[in-house]
Amino acid sequence: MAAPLSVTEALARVLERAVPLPTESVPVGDAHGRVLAADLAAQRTQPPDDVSAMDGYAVRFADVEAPGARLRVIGEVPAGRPFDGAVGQGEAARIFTGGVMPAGADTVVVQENATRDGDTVTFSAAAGFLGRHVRNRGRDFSAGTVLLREGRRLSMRDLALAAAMNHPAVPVHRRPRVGLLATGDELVPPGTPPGPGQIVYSNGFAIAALARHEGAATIDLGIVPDRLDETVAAIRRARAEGVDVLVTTGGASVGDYDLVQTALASEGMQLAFWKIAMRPGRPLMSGRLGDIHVLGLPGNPVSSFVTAVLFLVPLLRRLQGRADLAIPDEPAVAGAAVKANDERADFLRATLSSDAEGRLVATPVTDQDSSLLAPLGLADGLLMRPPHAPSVAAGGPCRVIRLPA
Ligand SMILES: Nc1nc2c(c(=O)[nH]1)N[C@H]1C(S)=C(S)[C@@H](COP(=O)(O)OP(=O)(O)OC[C@H]3O[C@@H](n4cnc5c(N)ncnc54)[C@H](O)[C@@H]3O)O[C@H]1N2
Ligand code: MOO
Repeated sequence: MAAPLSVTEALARVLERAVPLPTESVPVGDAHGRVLAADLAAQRTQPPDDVSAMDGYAVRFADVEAPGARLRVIGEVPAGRPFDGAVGQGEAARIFTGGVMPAGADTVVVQENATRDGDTVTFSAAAGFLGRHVRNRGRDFSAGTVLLREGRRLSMRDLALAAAMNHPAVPVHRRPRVGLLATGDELVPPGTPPGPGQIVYSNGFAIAALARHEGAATIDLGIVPDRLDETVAAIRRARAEGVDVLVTTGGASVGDYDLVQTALASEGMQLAFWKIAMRPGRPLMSGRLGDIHVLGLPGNPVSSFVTAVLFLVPLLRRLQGRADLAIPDEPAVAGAAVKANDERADFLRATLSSDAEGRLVATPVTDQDSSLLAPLGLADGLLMRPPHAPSVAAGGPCRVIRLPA
């Protein structure tokens, strides 16, 4: 039997045929977290003119170099209402923050340093320097400059910037539609009293939240019992819903009631792989059902979440045109000794803290069983253990992935 795929090879297979989804135009106010499908250039220059940064008086610097200057006020310049005239020698214009600097004026004196008496103003202090309190045209950005690049996931601040560049809508990749299908006779939804041997359905809540956090829309395909006909019917529902990604949980292993792969194969899925050299998550399955990317996650709650972090997240990012596919790993020190690893890459649930030197410390939780949600809840990260990694003493180097909150 061929050796199971490594995590890296498996991820490459999952991503193999994934291409960014088509582009749509979305109002800028709705585009938070969406991924740009084209470079975005400024449609205008900001600020469009030299403007005042303060409430005060627009003056000629030469007139106010010394304290005590007395000038004649010839007009008023609120923001949005430029002044037609020009400020000559010995003259000032009353100006407000954002007001366009009138011709002739080159400096602003703040009103706190001014005493107004009818048409004259006297300044108690010198202006400081030429151009004081003036924001020059184009100081923020100039028309034509690309400020947001294709592939960028738009932050809140990016929305303000895109709007300032005068884009009422932005081109983004369509959100992936992720169908979530849980399998298992033993599962009942939260709030239902479980019958004998039954447990409460849980892992899909974390996976759905993770998918939405990554920009996907989720479709709940429900919980199906371990029966071929019902599993097939749910797969058909997924197709009818037009999902881009079908995520199944449970029924992925080798037991008599693990029917997910059989049901998918009967519907025409082309299997890419099943089983990888990883812990937790060995029975991970990947394939294609027509255009649908299928990820069969193991049922154990920790296994399903960890495989979703490592495989679903990059797939969703690729479908949205992102360049940064994987959640990056970073250096840390082990908070406790870690034993040598076997042939499966291990992802230990770990709490993260920092030591006196400011180093990130990853301390594995005591019980690493893949069914345990309580320790998963305590963990902030995954301490990565490559296949055959040697033991690490407490304080020794390791690498971690931060889990999304
Ligand atoms: N003989 C073998 N048995 C098992 C193997 C193996 O290689 N040989 N692999 C083990 C590993 S590793 C894993 S992981 C599990 C994965 O099995 P399945 O994907 O078939 O998952 P199930 O059997 O359906 O469920 C496992 C466990 O998780 C609970 N579960 C399932 N779905 C949910 C859910 N949505 N919410 C909460 N809990 C869920 C389920 O009740 C089971 O307890 O197989 C091992 N066995
Ligand atoms: O691979 Mo299983 O996920 O170890 O429990």
